[in-house]
Amino acid sequence: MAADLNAALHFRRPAFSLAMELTVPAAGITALVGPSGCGKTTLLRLLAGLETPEAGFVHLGERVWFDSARRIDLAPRHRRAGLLFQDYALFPHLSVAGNVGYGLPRGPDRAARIDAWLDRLHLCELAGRRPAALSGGQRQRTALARALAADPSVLLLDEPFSAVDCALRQTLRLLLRETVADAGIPVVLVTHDLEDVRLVADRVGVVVAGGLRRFGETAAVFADPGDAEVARVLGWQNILPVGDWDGVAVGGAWGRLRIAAPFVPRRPEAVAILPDGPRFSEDRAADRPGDQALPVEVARVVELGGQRALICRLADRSLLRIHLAKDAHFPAVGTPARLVVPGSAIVLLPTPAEATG
Ligand SMILES: Nc1ncnc2c1ncn2[C@@H]1O[C@H](COP(=O)(O)OP(=O)(O)OP(=O)(O)O)[C@@H](O)[C@H]1O
Repeated sequence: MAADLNAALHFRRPAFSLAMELTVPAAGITALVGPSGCGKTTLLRLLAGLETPEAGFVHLGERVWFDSARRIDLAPRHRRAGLLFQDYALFPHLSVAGNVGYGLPRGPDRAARIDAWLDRLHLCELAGRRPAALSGGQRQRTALARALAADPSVLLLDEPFSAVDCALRQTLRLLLRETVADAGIPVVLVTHDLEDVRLVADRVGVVVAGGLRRFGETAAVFADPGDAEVARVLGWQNILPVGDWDGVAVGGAWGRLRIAAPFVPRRPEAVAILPDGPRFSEDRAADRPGDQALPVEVARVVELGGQRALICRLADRSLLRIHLAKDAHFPAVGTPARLVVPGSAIVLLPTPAEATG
């Protein structure tokens, strides 16, 4: 039966500590993102049993892999986590088929199982080659086939697509989705690429400084990051620091915006302007209720197929990116302009303590 992975981990190194609780469902793909050094790889190593936490537990369904209180600590080989790290760690002296079959027990169906995985990951023609004679993408597929052939209890993927070009990345994402969709095991994908997350992951966790700051269904987390740091990790743009705040408006050297909510009881850490809502208009009479105006200067216009991106300079010279439809009015580069921001495009980002509370 499909078993979820549940963990509570406390781990300390001299210059780094990790404390988090995490549930990885046995369905779909769970992505983990976060700034470099925040502890993503360490988390995978703790789950696999390659590092030992000071306290906490790791359960796969009913099975206890680690429990500090009960002094249980299963060795990595008994956890049977399928690991795929950036360097793939293929055995250089073994062929592709030898690598794929490495973890399989001897038996009558061994060769058939290897063939099935070679076929599934389009590796049949490369079966006899050594890793040194493979491209990055072929190595990646070999490593994925090896991890899956061993019938892992969970799959832990650390930047598996980092060594391949854009086109191949796209193919591998689809392949990963297809391959693990019906595996029915918890799958964790650590990545720096937000496209990986959007296209592949059912849910995403955002790790900041050794803690799980945000976790949820992918689209929901992207739409509501909760705080400025998570918003930045998730690629949000136009995040402006809040210097002044009086409960009804936020401001800084960049300008000032009234808040649509009647009263905000605590100073937000930052305010984000969503790029798709604002428009340019000098006609104050055309403003709608909730509209706010910011003085800007257009710094650059970038054509984006069906849309246009305008990079605007605010009063403090910081930059704001706005997306406009092709037929929308926009001022010439270098001219001062009035940017109308609807209330719906203004998102307050609270401080992390409030965001997680
Ligand atoms: N073997 C080690 N000994 C001591 N400190 C380490 C070791 N490995 C990692 N660290 C430190 O632990 C912290 C977390 O590292 P980790 O590799 O888990 O981060 P990460 O989020 O995976 O980073 P990246 O995205 O850059 O791969 C970092 O501060 C790192 O410098």
